[in-house]
Amino acid sequence: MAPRPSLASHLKARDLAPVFARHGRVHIPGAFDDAFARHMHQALSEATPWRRSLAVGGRYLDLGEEEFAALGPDNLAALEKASREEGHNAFRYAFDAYRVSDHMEAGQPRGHAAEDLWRFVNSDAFLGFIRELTGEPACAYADAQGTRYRKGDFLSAHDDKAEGKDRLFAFVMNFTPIWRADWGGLLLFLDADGHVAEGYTPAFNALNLFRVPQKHAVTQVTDLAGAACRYAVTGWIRSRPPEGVSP
Ligand SMILES: O=C(O)CCC(=O)C(=O)O
Ligand SMILES: [Fe+2]
Repeated sequence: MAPRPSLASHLKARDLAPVFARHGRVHIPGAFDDAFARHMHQALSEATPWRRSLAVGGRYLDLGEEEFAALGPDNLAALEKASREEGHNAFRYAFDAYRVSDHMEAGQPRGHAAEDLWRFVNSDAFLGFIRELTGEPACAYADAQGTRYRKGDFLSAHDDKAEGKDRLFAFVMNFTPIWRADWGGLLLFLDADGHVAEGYTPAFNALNLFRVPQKHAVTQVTDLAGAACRYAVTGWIRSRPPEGVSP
């Protein structure tokens, strides 16, 4: 039987609440039962049909493997040219995504391990933990997507605010067994002066939680990462589920 998701028994929301109240974010190492974390890494690294997610040249692309391959070098070169021309202030990203909530909200589960995690983040066990940790009783729904960042991938600075999505908090669960800060892929929080207020290395089995809106970015994965991939499941805690969805 596949390991089921559960929070590590030593975690106490009330112990973490003062940190969250002070900073609007918290890094929680060893968040899940270890067997589940290893199971998630295996599913993300071996059994996930990733889609290429790109914001480039003012366009937002979401391409299956074949569609991405069919783009061809000319189109890719045109996109890269457009992205160079759009300047430094544009919101840009390049990573791979597996949109679990899209499947679940449409009532079309595919049997992926991340679906158990989607069910778990929508359980009273998890939402109750987040309510107690944040002091926010309105936490009602969590969406989720798997992500993979490979060499060169990144997510530029943004604050997660999205009209009509009722986002209260963002979460990131890291599932890469070995990672080093000098490989990039760091989750940075930026202050009003553009300085790095805090940075989280994607440590295996850590749960990061932060208030929305809040300026943050994922730094580009460097050459030093070699073939290593940064795997995570990320999403937002919302004050209500999307229309017609009751997880
Ligand atoms: O993967 C991360 O650490 C953060 C992801 C993020 O900020 C986002 O998806 O909006
Ligand atoms: Fe974000």
